[in-house]
Amino acid sequence: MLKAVQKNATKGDPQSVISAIDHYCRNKEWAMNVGDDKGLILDSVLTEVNPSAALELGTYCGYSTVRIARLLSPGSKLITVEFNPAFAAVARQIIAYAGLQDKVTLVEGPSGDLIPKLRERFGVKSFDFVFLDHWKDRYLLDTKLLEDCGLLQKGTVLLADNVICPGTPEYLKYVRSSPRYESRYYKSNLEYTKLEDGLEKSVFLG
Ligand SMILES: Cc1cc(C(=O)N2CCN(C)CC2)sc1-c1cc(O)c2nc[nH]c(=O)c2c1
Ligand SMILES: [Mg+2]
Repeated sequence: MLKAVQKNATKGDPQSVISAIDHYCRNKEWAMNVGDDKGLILDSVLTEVNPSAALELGTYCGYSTVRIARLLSPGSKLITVEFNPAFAAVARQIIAYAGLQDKVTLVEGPSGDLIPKLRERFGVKSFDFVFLDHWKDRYLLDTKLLEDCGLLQKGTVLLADNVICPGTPEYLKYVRSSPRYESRYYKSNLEYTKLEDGLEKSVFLG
């Protein structure tokens, strides 16, 4: 994937990086990027929220990191958390190739350990936007952790990938039944396939 970006994308042009990855994953080798279909929903929710402090759980190779960072207003920041060092190494290069390294802080390690440290380490008060795309069994745990750490504020938008495939039933049940969230499902398809998947947008009500 990184070679495809270096070969086919233009340095400093995030859209060309996104297109190069989508073309590669559609035609050469499937990979678990949010992809171009769900990516358009991510773009529209992001543009609507226009966050000054955004958090991504699950960087993988940086595709959605680039999608998010390219739409941030000047001065806004994205913190992205990745557990796997090999993924993080590729992501750093892809984010840099897109020219977005000044807007993005990539933190390596388990989300459960890092979330309680985000405030003291990066001076973040709370997040306006959180993209959950790491591991289905961590969505609910990490959402509750974000609540308990006071990192969500009234109006914070959580956007969760893969709520159908691979599926996050516990998380869905929680955000759809809790009085503290206003939740909505955006039907789409699993990246680069015809299988159903979708994004769940949940607004924290405080
Ligand atoms: C690894 C994987 C395999 C999937 C699948 O159903 N497949 C059938 C169809 N073929 C083509 C691909 C493979 S879906 C999926 C996946 C997709 C994401 O967006 C993920 N995002 C974050 N974290 C994940 O663990 C994550 C896993
Ligand atoms: Mg995903």
